Amino acid sequence: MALTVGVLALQGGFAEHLSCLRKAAAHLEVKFNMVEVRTPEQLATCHALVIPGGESTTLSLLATQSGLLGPLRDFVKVKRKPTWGTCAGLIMLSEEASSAKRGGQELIGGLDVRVHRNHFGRQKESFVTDLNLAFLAESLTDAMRAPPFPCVFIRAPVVDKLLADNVEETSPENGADFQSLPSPATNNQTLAQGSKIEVLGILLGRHASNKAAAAAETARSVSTKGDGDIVALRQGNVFGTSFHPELTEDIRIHLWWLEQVVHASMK
Ligand SMILES: NC(=O)CC[C@H](N)C(=O)O
Repeated sequence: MALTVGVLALQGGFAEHLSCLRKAAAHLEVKFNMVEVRTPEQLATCHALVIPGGESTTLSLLATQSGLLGPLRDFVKVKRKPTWGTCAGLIMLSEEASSAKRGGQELIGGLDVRVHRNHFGRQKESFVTDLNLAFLAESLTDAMRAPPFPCVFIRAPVVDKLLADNVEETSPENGADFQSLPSPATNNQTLAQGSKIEVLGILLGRHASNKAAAAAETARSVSTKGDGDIVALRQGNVFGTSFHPELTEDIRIHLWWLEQVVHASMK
C-alpha cells in the first residue's frame, strides 16, 4: 500500500517541500504518493501532512476561505495524523502565537506551546546557521559523525513558552547547541495534547532583534535551561521546525520525518 503525504499548497514553500519529500522517498522501501492539498477532499486522502513556511496570517485566511481550517484541526488534533510544520507551518500548529496579527489569527494548534512570530526580526535579518540535530540519529547510523544541519531562518518564529508541564527532561550535550532526547515512550500516545513535548533543536547565542521578542523572553515561564531558543520540537504526532530544511539540498529531516510517517502507519 502506498502512503499519501500531502503538502498544504495554499501559499508558501510547498513546491520545495514536495521536491525534498520525493527525493527522500526514493531512499525508502515504502511507496509514497506526494500530493498538493488545497481542499478538504484532498486532505481526506492523506496519511500525513506538511504545512510549509510562507506567511501564517495568509495561510490562516486562505485555510478559512477554502473550508480547510476545521478539517485541518480534525486531521491534527482528532485523527492525530503525522503533521510537520516549518516556520509559518509551525506557527499554525501552535496553540498560541505572540506578536500575532492585530485582532488575532486563527491557528490549527496541536503543539502545547506559544510561538513568538518574527522573533529575529525582518526578512533582511534572515540567516543560515549549522545546528547539530541529534534526533537525525534515528535514521543515521552514527549521529556523532553526521554533519550539522544547515538551518535557514527567515522571519522565523521560536517557541517562547511551553503551555504544558509535560516536557521531556533535556540534558545538554557537552555544550553542543542541541539537546538530545530519548525517542518517544514505547506506549506511544498519539495524542498531541497529553503527549510529552520533546525539544529537538535549540539555537544558542542568537538574540531576538526586536522589542516584543525581548519582552517575550522575560515572560518565558518554562524554558530550556540556558539561553537557547527552541527551534525544533515534537509533541505526539506533531513536529515543528522554525527553520526551512526544504530550502537546502539536505534531505535528512525529510527522510527522518517520512520514516516517522511509516512508523505511525504501522500502529
Ligand atoms: N518564513 C516564514 O514562514 C515566516 C513566517 C512569518 N513570520 C509568519 O508569521 O507567518
